[in-house]
Amino acid sequence: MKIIKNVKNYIFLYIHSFSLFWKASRGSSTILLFLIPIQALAPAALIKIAQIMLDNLLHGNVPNSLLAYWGIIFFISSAAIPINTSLQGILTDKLIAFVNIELMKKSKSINGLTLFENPSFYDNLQLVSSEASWRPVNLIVFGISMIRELITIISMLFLLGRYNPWIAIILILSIIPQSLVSYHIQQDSFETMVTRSPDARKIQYYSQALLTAKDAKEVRLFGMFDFFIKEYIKVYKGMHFKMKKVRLKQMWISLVFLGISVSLSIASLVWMIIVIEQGKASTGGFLVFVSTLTATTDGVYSSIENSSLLYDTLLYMQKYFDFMNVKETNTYSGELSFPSNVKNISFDKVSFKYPGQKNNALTNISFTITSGERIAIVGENGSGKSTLVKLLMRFYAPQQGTIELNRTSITKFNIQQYRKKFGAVFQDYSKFYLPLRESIGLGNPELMSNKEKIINAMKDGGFFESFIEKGLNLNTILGKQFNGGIDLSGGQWQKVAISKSFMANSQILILDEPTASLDPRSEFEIYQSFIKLTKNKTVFFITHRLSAVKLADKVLVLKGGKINGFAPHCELIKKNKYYADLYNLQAKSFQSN
Ligand SMILES: Nc1ncnc2c1ncn2[C@@H]1O[C@H](COP(=O)(O)OP(=O)(O)OP(=O)(O)O)[C@@H](O)[C@H]1O
Repeated sequence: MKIIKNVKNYIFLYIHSFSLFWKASRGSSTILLFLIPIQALAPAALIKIAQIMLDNLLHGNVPNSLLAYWGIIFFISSAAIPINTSLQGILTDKLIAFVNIELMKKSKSINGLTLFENPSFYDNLQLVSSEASWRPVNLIVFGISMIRELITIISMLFLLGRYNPWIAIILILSIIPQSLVSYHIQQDSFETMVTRSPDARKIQYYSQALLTAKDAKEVRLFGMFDFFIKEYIKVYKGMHFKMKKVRLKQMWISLVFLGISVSLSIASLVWMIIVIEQGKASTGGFLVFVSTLTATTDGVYSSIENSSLLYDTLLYMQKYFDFMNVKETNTYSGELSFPSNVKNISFDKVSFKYPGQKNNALTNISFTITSGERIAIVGENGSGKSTLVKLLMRFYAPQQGTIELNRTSITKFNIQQYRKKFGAVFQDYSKFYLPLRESIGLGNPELMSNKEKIINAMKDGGFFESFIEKGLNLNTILGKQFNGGIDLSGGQWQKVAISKSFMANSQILILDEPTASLDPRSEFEIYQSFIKLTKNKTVFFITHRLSAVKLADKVLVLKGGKINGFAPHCELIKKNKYYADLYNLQAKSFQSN
């Protein structure tokens, strides 16, 4: 039963995967499909014509028509080889691009971050994306050659069967156990590879730590080389041991089956010699028999090998299809259009726990703000500040309570429209290694070609001065990753991220420690910009610099994931001891500096 299920699954995956060829390139797929039977049937046709020619030769002349048939078939089947190779190459390129684009589109459809924090989903995603650049090659090469070989084998068995059907039947039967064993081993090796996926990521991380510019300073300063190399070898040995076992098993089993089928071939050859000695078959018949026997056994072997290698690829495709079918459990997107006026935003008894965590990151959070208010969120490390804004941006959904905008749950709004209304600078902002125009323009892709808008965003985000001083232009590539790129200081990168957030005409701005890497003058200037640019906008800014809280209309104080206070700064400083202590501690450290 399990075998039938596996075979059904194999065929289903095979057909499903083939549909991707069609989607990737209809032209190449059609020609390849047309070439398959030509190439597959040519060997049997050539052998059969050669037999007739030999029999004719022994009894007189070979008719010209036979020579012509042989020549034409030989020419077509030979010409099919380079055509096939080129088309397979073209189709491979298209399929790789198709698979990668589909993966990127799928990623676009995942709105939240919860799935990315599920270890098995993340491991699968890493496997699918890291192998997407070469797996489709195997799908094409093994997938196509397997069909071709199957047709060739059937045509050969048909020729063999005319001499002795039993030889054909025994040959077919000998394929079955070996195929099953091969598939089983291939599945084993794929599963070993999948289960070693976390290890594979680990060793990749170890080697990258020593090879990338990012960690180069610390690695050298603290002499981390021996540690990482030792860890690499330890994990690698564990992985290698499991894979080696699977590969050796595969080799021994193949050798045993090879022995059986070679013995079978020798036995059938002896039988044919006896038949000829008894005068029951012609010399031409002997040629056909020997050629078909070797072609069939060769075909059987390579088709078992190709189909089991294809199986490996189909198991990968299964992971690919699984990823493509993944659905988020939270319904992130509603139907409502975003309101033209944001009147208020409120959290009502919101509690949230990160996936797989024991404790709440936020508990029973309730507050309301009105449009145009500037809210500073303060609190010690780990108090839940970033989590609160991540919930507001709908990267996660709270397990309890609701977040509302204009008294409507934010889950009811269309997520794309909703997110467009937010501008944000994250604590761990992304550095995009792109030309400056794109790096900033990505804040509002529709305005990417608007030079004036980009220059203004740079002025507002405090990057314009560095832009002039460093002699940059809008086409300068940021980062050293690509040829001709230039690197920026931490503060300059942050200013690029801030400039990007000023590109969008967002109604709500979220700034998660926007000035952490900035010098005091830049910080002052950027806050000035915020005040100017965020008039009538609702702003949430997380800050550890309590001097900045004076810019806020209200301060939300978080402590251990709960609200400790929510009021204007001057009120809190008088009434909230925890806040006053935090503020005075920092004020003192400023004075002592
Ligand atoms: N992705 C995550 N998965 C699991 N736990 C997380 C995740 N992100 C944050 N946490 C935990 O949630 C709690 C709140 O984290 P959060 O980042 O919101 O704090 P924060 O106040 O912004 O801290 P900081 O001032 O250090 O930036 C912390 O205990 C943190 O360890």
